[in-house]
Amino acid sequence: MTTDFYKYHALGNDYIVIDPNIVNFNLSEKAIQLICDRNFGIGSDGILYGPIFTGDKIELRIFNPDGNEAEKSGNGIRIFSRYLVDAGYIKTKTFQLTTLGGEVAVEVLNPEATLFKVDMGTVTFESELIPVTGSPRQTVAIDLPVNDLTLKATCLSIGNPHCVIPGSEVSQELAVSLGAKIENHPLFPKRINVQFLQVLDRQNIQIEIWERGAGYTLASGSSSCAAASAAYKLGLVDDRVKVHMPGGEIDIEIVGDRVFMTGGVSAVAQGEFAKDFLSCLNLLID
Ligand SMILES: N[C@@H](CCC[C@H](N)C(=O)O)C(=O)O
Repeated sequence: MTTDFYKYHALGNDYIVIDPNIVNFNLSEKAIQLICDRNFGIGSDGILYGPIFTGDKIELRIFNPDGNEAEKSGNGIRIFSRYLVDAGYIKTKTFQLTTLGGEVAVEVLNPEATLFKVDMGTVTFESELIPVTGSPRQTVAIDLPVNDLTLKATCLSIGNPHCVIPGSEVSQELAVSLGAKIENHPLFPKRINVQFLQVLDRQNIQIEIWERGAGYTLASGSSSCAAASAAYKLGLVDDRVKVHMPGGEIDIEIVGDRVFMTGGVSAVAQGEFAKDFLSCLNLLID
């Protein structure tokens, strides 16, 4: 049996790894949608395409299940790091990866390679860099009109864009009812990932997530970084925060404007595309 794909999850946020050094696959938007489809495909919250070796860099491309490319993914980076170790590409404890959203530094924390710490890079609250439309400003506690509500949102980029909405309680229902409206709000020309945030105490927060291009997910690494950074900026938490999500927990450490994320990864399966599926995929490749 040949292996065409690998599947992993990080706290229930699942990704398929496709390695261009094994299968030379043209990932059209429609092919990505089909692979990620939970009924007609394998099913996942996204595709990690790599490693792509350019000079001494290891590049990772990240695709959302709607077929669009994302700049960064925290869970995706940890999962891809685990794949690099599993596949024998990486034998060191530390290494760098290049994403569209910038360089990240990874540390493998245990011999089984199930726990990773990632320097996710720097956070910015500047509207032009996220991007958020309107006059250049810091997007901290800005008004966000949605339906007949005016929410208070703190928006930021950690390579990919996020909108954090603090509240006294969070729930899946809240994320599902408002997520798509906020993701596609006219304030956000590149759309946005959305986190509903409840501060539990100065070291613990709970979030519910609506991901750009993916919808409701059980966990998200970059969302954890974003929610912790927003809560820190608003003075609601300390610089070390445990982020609780329906799928599990991620630890965040804020050092100046840099954010460090620690969390686990689990392997699920590896497999071969069936002939029927491959012919469907081939029809979708331009
Ligand atoms: N699940 C991810 C985020 C994936 C990308 C995101 N949907 C986007 O479009 O920016 C994570 O763990 O960070």
